[in-house]
Amino acid sequence: MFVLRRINVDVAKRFFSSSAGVHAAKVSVLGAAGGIGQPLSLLLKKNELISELSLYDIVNTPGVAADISHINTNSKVTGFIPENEGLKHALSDSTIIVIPAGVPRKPGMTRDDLFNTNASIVRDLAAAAVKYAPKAFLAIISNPVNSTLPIVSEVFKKHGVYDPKRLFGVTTLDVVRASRFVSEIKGTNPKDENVTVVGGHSGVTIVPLLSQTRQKFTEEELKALTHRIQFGGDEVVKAKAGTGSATLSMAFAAARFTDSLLRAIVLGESGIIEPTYVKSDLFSSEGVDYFASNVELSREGVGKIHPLGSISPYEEQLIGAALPELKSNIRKGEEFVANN
Ligand SMILES: NC(=O)C1=CN([C@@H]2O[C@H](COP(=O)(O)OP(=O)(O)OC[C@H]3O[C@@H](n4cnc5c(N)ncnc54)[C@H](O)[C@@H]3O)[C@@H](O)[C@H]2O)C=CC1
Ligand SMILES: O=C([O-])CC(=O)C(=O)O
Repeated sequence: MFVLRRINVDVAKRFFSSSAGVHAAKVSVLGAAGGIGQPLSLLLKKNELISELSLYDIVNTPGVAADISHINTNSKVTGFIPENEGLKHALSDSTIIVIPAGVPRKPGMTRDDLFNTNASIVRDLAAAAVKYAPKAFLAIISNPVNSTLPIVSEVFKKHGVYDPKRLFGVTTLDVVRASRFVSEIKGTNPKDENVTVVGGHSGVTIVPLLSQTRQKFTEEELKALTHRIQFGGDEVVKAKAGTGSATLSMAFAAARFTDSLLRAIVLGESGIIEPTYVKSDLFSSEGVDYFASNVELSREGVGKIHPLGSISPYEEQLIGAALPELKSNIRKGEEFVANN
C-alpha cells in the first residue's frame, strides 16, 4: 500500500510539472464553510492531486479559505461567496465538485425531512454546475442522498448534458462505519475489515452485506450490527443534541472518496473500488434506477458496477425492504425537478 502511494505521488508530480497541456485537478467544495465543508476542505488541502481547492459557500468562505491557504502544501486555495459571480468563479474549470451544502438533521428527524430545504439548494447548485462546469464529476453529500442524486441527474438531463458516469451519491460513511463497528465487536483492526454496503443512504435502504466479510457472526450480532450500520447517523444526531449530524467522520469519508476518484480520473489508476450510489441497472427491472454497490472507478468516472454477488436470505430480506423506499425517494427527487 505504501509503495503504491509513493508511486502515486511521483506520478502526480510528473503530472503537475508536465507542460503537455493536461490541466491539473481543481476541486470545488460547495458548502465549504459548514460542519462538513471545513474539515473536508482541510483534508483535501493535503491531497497532492489537487492543484486548486476552490471553496464556495453563501457565507464565511473568505475566512475559511484564508485560513486553509496558509497550510504549506502545493495547492492554491480560493474562496468565494455569491457576490461578484462567486459561484461561476468557484466552478469554472472544476474537475470534481463536492457538494455538502444544505441543512443537517436534528433529533427526531429523518433524512427525508430535509428534502424541502435541501432539494432546491442542490437543484440550484447542479444548475450552476451545468452552466459553468458541465464536464465535471459531482459527488453529492447533501441529504437525502437517495433523492438528491436523482435531482442532480434530472437537472443535467434537462439541459442535455447528462452523463451518469460523472454523478455520484457519497455513501462512503456507511462503509467506514461498518468497518469500524465490526472491528469493535471482533477486537480487530478496522483496516482489515472491509464491508460492502449497498442500497441507498437512509435507514432501511442501507444494506450491509456482512455475510461477505471474513467474519462469522451470531444471529444476534448480525441483527445488532445491521441495525447499528443502518442507523449510525442517528447515534451522532442524538449525541450532538440538536447541533447537527456527523461532520468529522463524513469529512474523512468524503476525502477518501474524492481521493479515490482523483486517482482514477487524473492518474488513470485501475482497480479502485468504492461503494457509491449511482445510476445503476442492478434493480432497474424493479423500477429502482439508482443503487449503491461496489463501483470500479475509471477515467470516465463510473466504470464497472459490480453485482451484489452471493447474499444470505437475511440480506435478501433487507434488500426487499430497501427497494420500495428507494423507489419512492428517487421518484420524489425526479418529480421535484419536473415540477419546479
Ligand atoms: N452523505 C452522507 O453520508 C452525509 C450527508 N450529510 C449531509 O450533509 C449536509 C451538510 O451537513 P453539515 O455540513 O453538517 O451542515 P452545516 O449546516 O454545518 O453546513 C452546511 C453549509 O451549507 C451552506 N449552504 C447552504 N445553502 C447553500 C448554497 N445554496 N450554496 C452553498 N452553500 C450553502 C451553509 O451556509 C453551511 O455552511 C446535510 O444535508 C447533511 O444531512 C451529513 C453527514 C453524512
Ligand atoms: O444522519 C444524518 O443525518 C447524516 C448522515 O447522513 C449520516 O451521518 O450518515
